[in-house]
Amino acid sequence: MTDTAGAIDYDVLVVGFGPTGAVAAGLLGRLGHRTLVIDRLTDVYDKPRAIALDHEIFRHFDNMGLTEAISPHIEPFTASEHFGVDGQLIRRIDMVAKPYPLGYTPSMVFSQPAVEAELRRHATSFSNVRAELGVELLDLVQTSDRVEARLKDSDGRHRSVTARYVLGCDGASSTVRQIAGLALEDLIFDEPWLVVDVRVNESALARLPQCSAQFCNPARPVSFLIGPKNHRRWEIMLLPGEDARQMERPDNVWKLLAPWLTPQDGELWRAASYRFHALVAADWRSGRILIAGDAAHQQPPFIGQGMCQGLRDATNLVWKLDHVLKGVSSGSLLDSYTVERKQHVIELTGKIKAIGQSICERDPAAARRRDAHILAEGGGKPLLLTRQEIIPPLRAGCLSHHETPARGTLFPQPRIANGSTTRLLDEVTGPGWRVLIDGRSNDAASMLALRAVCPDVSATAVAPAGAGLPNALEEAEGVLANWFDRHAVVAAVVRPDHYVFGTARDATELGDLLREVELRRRDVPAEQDKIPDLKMERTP
Ligand SMILES: O=C(O)CCc1cccc(O)c1
Repeated sequence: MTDTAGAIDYDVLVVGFGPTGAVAAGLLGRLGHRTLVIDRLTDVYDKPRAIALDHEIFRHFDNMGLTEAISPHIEPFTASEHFGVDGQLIRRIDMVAKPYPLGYTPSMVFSQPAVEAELRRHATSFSNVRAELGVELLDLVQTSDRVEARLKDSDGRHRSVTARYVLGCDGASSTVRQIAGLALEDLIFDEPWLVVDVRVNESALARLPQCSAQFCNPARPVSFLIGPKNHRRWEIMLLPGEDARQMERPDNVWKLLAPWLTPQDGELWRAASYRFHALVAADWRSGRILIAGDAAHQQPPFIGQGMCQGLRDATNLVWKLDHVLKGVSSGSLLDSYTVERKQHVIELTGKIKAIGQSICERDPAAARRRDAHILAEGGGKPLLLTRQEIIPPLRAGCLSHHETPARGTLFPQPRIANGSTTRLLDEVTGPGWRVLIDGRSNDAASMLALRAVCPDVSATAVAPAGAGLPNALEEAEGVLANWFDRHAVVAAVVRPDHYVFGTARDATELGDLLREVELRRRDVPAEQDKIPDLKMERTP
């Protein structure tokens, strides 16, 4: 960190050291950027707010080298069963079947305080990342090439630092968002709920449901979630006339939990009332100031995507900031951050709202119609869904201009044969810009030779095990061969956040795609900056 004219100067100031800020700081640290991360509080919050994460996020944690440290605090998510007015099963949400597309269990539950502590440890393991805790942001002033941040230390002392960019990961009431004047748009969902976390005694665990559940009972909708170890969560809708603060009191909480537990069955870890709402910032950038996580969007929790969405923001933004800071790209690449992530948030929030509205139905007649509708969708049986099919692709931004198959989706991660064991593809290629080539294609050799078009884009061919093809890695489970076949393509250009920039059917198309990467990374044209007009989904 350099000292210019009395002020300490950084590449990036990250405000907020929760999961989004910690991941952003860790990624910036690995890329060599001088990063300051501050937080108002001095410690990790010791209660679980987020409980769910998915394979996309775990892949980033794995890329960061965190698998061993965080695995003790993570378990597979059970299926989730949704019950209708008469207690009948109407919908079941489960994981996709093996082989898993990204190489990991697709949905997981985790213990937030323990994982957050590891994320912080990782970020501060880089000598170019500095964390200052108990520090409050007072103001931000933008100049042509810097932002000056006025800070207040825990002893009341005021001081300033400067940074080339500021990233606000400072939560729903974000000071950064307010200072930058970034307004929130209302996506229209507002329901009062009580979230209760219990550490259940061993002797009581077997009496509880063995699947997560949504009790879509119009008298009082309740979600039940199976967390790691003995952590169980109930999300309980508050009814008109119930006072949120009163309902958080332990005596009232135990009354609400009476169908499942008595106070002798466990320890109340947290009882917090929230308004579940849906909001998105109109713009996520003002000059050199950007926002991410709850500062940029809030959504109801019904499919457990809150933290995942924040970490998608961080992983989307950091490679773009890296390109801009290193002079590979113009600042316009940063506009694609709002375009890509806002569209994704709006579309996913629409789906979460639709699920939430069906869970929250309070009118018994409407709830019966809902049950009949969902069962009809399942062909007279409980509707089966996977959590992953609910997550939309990116549709605009720094993507190929051509709507090639699988553009904007997450690129899979096959297991690569490695002697008598396997390793995951990212371990071989790293998470930078890369071309993956179908080793079975007649064009494989000429496509590999195209790496000269973009010297910083790696090129790797992959073929099914036993194919015996020269210059191709062998995958163990056919995940990538199936993916190429399904999309009828022979190559994919993949971004550092694992989203597919575009795909090609032959070497000529791949050459064009790589030339497009060079252009788009440098400058994302304004017409790509339009957010597609998305309709919010309605209650079924
Ligand atoms: O995916 C599911 O089955 C439910 C996920 C979930 C996670 C956290 C809160 C919540 O209400 C639902």
